[in-house]
Amino acid sequence: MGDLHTTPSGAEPRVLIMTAVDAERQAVLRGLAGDPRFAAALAGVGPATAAARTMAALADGPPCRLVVSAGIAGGFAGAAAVETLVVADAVIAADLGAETPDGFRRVDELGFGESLAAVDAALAARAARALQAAGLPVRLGPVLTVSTVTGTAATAMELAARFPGAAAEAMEGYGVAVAAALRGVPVLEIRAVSNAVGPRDRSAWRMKEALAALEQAFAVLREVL
Ligand SMILES: O=C(O)c1cccc(C(=O)CC[C@H]2O[C@@H](n3cnc4c(=O)[nH]cnc43)[C@H](O)[C@@H]2O)c1
Repeated sequence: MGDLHTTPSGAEPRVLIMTAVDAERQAVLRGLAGDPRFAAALAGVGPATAAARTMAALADGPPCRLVVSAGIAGGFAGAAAVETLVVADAVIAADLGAETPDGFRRVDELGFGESLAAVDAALAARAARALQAAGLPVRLGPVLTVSTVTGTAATAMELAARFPGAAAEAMEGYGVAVAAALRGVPVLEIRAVSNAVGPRDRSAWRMKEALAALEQAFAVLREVL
């Protein structure tokens, strides 16, 4: 996996940052300004490829002390507006489960898995405080992992009701977190909101602004993580 890592390895275990696509990785690397304590690798889009690539990076690369799932995300109305940074205090596989006549049931309710992936809660809170102290808009809250980007108000409302307090949705966090947990490495998820969760409206996306927010976030976080 050496070609995925763009910062040289040091003697100390590094922080590995997994982004779905290269535009996100480049934003993170700009923020990190060449700091050799960090590496950034591509996870691909979606939880399955994110889990597989995180596992490969952890197995084949130098030792890591922390894995961060990072990138852009959709923000839930009233919780995280566009350009807000969201630090996950929980990572939830929001569409992993079953439809039943009584509605959606999470995989843990069904008794054959875990919907919730643990994050390093103390470090997440510290990261959110540091971003806030730097004057950046930040929210500490649950980040949902979905395999399908929400595209209607009805689905957005259903998810918000199913997971009260959800701040954002993205597509990789749960996969990254499962792989990190299997290797015994703590995990964080940090997102910059590029769009609202809800009706599909590509003209409303603020990709450039979200990537700039991601860069600013990692310029702060390199002193914290
Ligand atoms: O075509 C669409 O309507 C559409 C709407 C929002 C995002 C996409 C993407 O293909 C981006 C997926 C990519 O970015 C993360 N992301 C960003 N916004 C969201 C979102 O609202 N819901 C889920 N994921 C989002 C995600 O982690 C992927 O890496 C297309």
